[in-house]
Amino acid sequence: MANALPIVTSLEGRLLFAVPKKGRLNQATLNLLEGADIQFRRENRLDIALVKNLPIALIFLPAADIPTFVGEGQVDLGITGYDQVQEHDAGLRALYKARRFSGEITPEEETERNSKGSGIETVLDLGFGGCKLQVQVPEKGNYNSPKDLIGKNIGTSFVHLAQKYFANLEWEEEAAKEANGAPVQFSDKIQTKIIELSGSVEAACALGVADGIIDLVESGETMKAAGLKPIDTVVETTAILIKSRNPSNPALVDLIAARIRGVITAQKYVLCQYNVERSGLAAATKIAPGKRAPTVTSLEEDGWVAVSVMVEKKKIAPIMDELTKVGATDILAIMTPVHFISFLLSLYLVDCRYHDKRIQEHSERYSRLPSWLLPSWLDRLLFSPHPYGWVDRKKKQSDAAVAPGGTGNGERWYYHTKQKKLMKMETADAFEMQRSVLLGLAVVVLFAIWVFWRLGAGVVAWLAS
Ligand SMILES: Nc1ncnc2c1ncn2[C@@H]1O[C@H](COP(=O)(O)OP(=O)(O)OP(=O)(O)O)[C@@H](O)[C@H]1O
Ligand SMILES: O=P(O)(O)OC[C@H]1O[C@H](OP(=O)(O)OP(=O)(O)O)[C@H](O)[C@@H]1O
Repeated sequence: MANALPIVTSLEGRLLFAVPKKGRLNQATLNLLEGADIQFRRENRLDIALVKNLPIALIFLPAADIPTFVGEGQVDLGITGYDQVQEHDAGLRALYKARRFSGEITPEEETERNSKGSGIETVLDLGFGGCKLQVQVPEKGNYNSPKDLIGKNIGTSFVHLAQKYFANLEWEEEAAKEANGAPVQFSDKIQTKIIELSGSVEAACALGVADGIIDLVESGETMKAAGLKPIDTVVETTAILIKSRNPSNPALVDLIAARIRGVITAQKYVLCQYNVERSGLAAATKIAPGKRAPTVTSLEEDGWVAVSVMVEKKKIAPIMDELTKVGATDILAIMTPVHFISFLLSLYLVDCRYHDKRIQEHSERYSRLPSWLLPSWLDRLLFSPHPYGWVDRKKKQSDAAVAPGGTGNGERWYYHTKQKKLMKMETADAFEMQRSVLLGLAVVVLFAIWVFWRLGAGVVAWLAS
């Protein structure tokens, strides 16, 4: 490695951890790493970052490539979508099958390789990036069931899962025909044509490239805007933490998994505290049994106990109602006016942070001067550009170019779905930032009290003199 880049040589002895370099899973993954106190600084355009406080190196890769690197053992850990792992798996099986057909390997060798799997082990479901890989067809068309698509053209980025899906479907069709005594033609080659597309898959039907598509659906807005409807689900997915079969440092893998698990729990649960008469304790703990068990402590008042219990954030409101019904009092789910104000303040700060990031990454330069004369930060300061300005301008320019589904151009659907995601993400970040903001507020309040006290003391002294 005499001529190797310094960053590459410094990878030695470090656990390699692959994270999505862009796309839907990128920001949530970075938030998770921050929560797990994995500290790093990523140099501009460099896809490797050394972690400062642990012997780890982060490798920024496209989500779709992460299963390959982890499966082959070049990288120890990774975060990607379950759908990507399934696609990788289906790809490997297709490869072994092709090798068996070409005589490169025997049927026994194919079975053995398939049983070994892809070398990837799932460590943890991370809970974000949830969506479904669905078969979609035009809303106003002749296709109503997946079987109607046999022999047709299917556009997708998930070619291996699509091939597997239609191979099964075609096999089922032939088996049903055989059972009815009709002539059948079982074949290893599928009749349905799978067309590989790398993005904006929804446009394929309207443009006549495909009869149906297989693509990811979360809110369903992109699908609806493109005039499509779902007719089946191929895979349900969320982001997962994966590891290679033989990681270089298993103890460190366990440490990271434990930290990430902790961050997820903290994001998902809220501590609920209440007082209840001992006679009502059984009913109350039945309503909120906690993650493991509630903590119960006796109160000074005879016959009363205080209970602390972890409750899923999304269920807290109905649980509080139920607890009141069984006689629980002084219920506290930590959402006092101070918490509310600190949440609004956090949301404002998070929005400012993202707004600045959007301007940096998604606005055009306004000045015609070269960047060495007028750096981009000065350009932003002088001209205060708006992010995504090109979306509206492009729409005006291309009113004639009506998008599939007739609801605007492609960039526009993309922009709107992204905006909604952004709002959700900002709210989640605001909840995370809230504790620091609360601390900041407490410091400001203490400082204000001190200032008033000093002023008051000064005024009293002046009046007395
Ligand atoms: N709409 C969505 N909502 C939630 N998760 C999604 C959504 N779309 C994709 N994902 C998840 O994020 C993973 C990466 O998808 P994404 O489209 O962001 O990839 P990418 O690396 O940016 O690739 P591309 O260049 O194709 O956009 C998917 O495999 C899936 O697990
Ligand atoms: O159901 P929805 O919430 O509308 O999300 C679905 C869309 O999100 C993903 O694409 P993405 O926006 O990541 O861009 P891409 O089409 O370039 O992959 C996916 O491929 C769909 O197009």
